[in-house]
Amino acid sequence: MTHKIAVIPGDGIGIEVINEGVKVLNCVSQLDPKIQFEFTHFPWGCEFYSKTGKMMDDDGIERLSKFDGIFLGAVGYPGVPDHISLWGLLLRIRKSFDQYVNVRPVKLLKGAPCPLKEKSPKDINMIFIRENSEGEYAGSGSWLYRDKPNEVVIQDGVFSRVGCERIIRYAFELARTEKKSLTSISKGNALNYSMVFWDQIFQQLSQEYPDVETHSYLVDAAAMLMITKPERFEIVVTSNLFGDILTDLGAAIAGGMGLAAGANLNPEGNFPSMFEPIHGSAPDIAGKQLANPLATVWSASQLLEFFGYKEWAARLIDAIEYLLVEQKTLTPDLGGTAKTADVGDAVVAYLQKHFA
Ligand SMILES: NC(=O)C1=CN([C@@H]2O[C@H](COP(=O)(O)OP(=O)(O)OC[C@H]3O[C@@H](n4cnc5c(N)ncnc54)[C@H](O)[C@@H]3O)[C@@H](O)[C@H]2O)C=CC1
Ligand SMILES: CC(=O)C(=O)O
Ligand SMILES: [K+]
Ligand SMILES: [Mn+2]
Repeated sequence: MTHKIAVIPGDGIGIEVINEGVKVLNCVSQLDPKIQFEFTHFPWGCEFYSKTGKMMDDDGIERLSKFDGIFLGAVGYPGVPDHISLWGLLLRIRKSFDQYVNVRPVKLLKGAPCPLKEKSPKDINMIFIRENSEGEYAGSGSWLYRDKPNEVVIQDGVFSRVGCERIIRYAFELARTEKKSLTSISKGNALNYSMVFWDQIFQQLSQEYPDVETHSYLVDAAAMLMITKPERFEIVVTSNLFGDILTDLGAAIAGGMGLAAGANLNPEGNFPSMFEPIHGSAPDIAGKQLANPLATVWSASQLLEFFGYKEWAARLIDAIEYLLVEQKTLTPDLGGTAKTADVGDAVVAYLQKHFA
């Protein structure tokens, strides 16, 4: 089957890591002729903005809507304000295509560095289900009396019943399928509207899933527990902002930003879903082949899983783990000296050796 994939490398290291992700997906389709990809590249991002004043073409969303999936690197670069670049491309895609589920594995693979002494891969194995369409990133608010002494800004947290129910239900279904516990992370003590509402919906839905063991933590305590007792977390469901912060924390305990992947899903398939590493464009290391492409390879694995190729999805994770254990072809963030492209080549070599 042929899958039409829109490729948006974006900015900075996004360009370098996406090259490797496409390389790996091409290798999969060479090894398995049943899986074919038709890639179309889009040059959108901050450089495009500096030439055109736009982060993407005016008809960009309409053009993307014709694809089966989107593979994205990273967005943002010094010179363009971050809120312009993020809202003009990444958040615009997430919202236009109602990609309301953000699946972010926090899983320590064998051989990956972990700053928590005494913790091992069996202790750090979670899947974050982050709400990805509303909450604090809904884009609702106002800016009053600009530049006056009485200036006021308001950034709303938007929590709809439909929005909370669908993400929490998605997490319950996953926990049931995987036979794992489900933890909700919120802040009902201080956020006396939004998070009380969230907790209430979590409680209500839990009645429909008596087979799923549930826990509920306040976000501040959860941040601490992720460090001291990460083994408490299996499937986790949380809001947009909390999920953004906690998954960078998760990356830090599971091998670093170079290994953290995320899928932005529209589960109903009404619109294309988008796969990306969770890191940004890393201007501090961009253009030097220093970036670790393994997070992007992991998101390629999520793409394969989403299209139903579970076996290949697992093989890509095996390849990542093999490189981590072997410790020969790794980028500097993981203590190695390999270039970005060397790591992509090593993943391809592993797949060719084992699955040709
Ligand atoms: N989804 C996206 O496209 C995101 C975009 N951004 C944007 O990216 C730009 C930079 O943001 P930062 O806060 O610096 O976050 P960042 O994730 O780009 O970088 C944070 C740190 O992690 C390192 N790092 C990140 N990815 C790496 C990789 N694959 N290999 C090795 N090291 C890696 C960087 O060198 C840097 O020291 C900003 O413009 C920001 O708005 C930030 C987060 C997400
Ligand atoms: C925008 C951002 O940092 C994220 O979605 O992870
Ligand atoms: K990204
Ligand atoms: Mn983030």
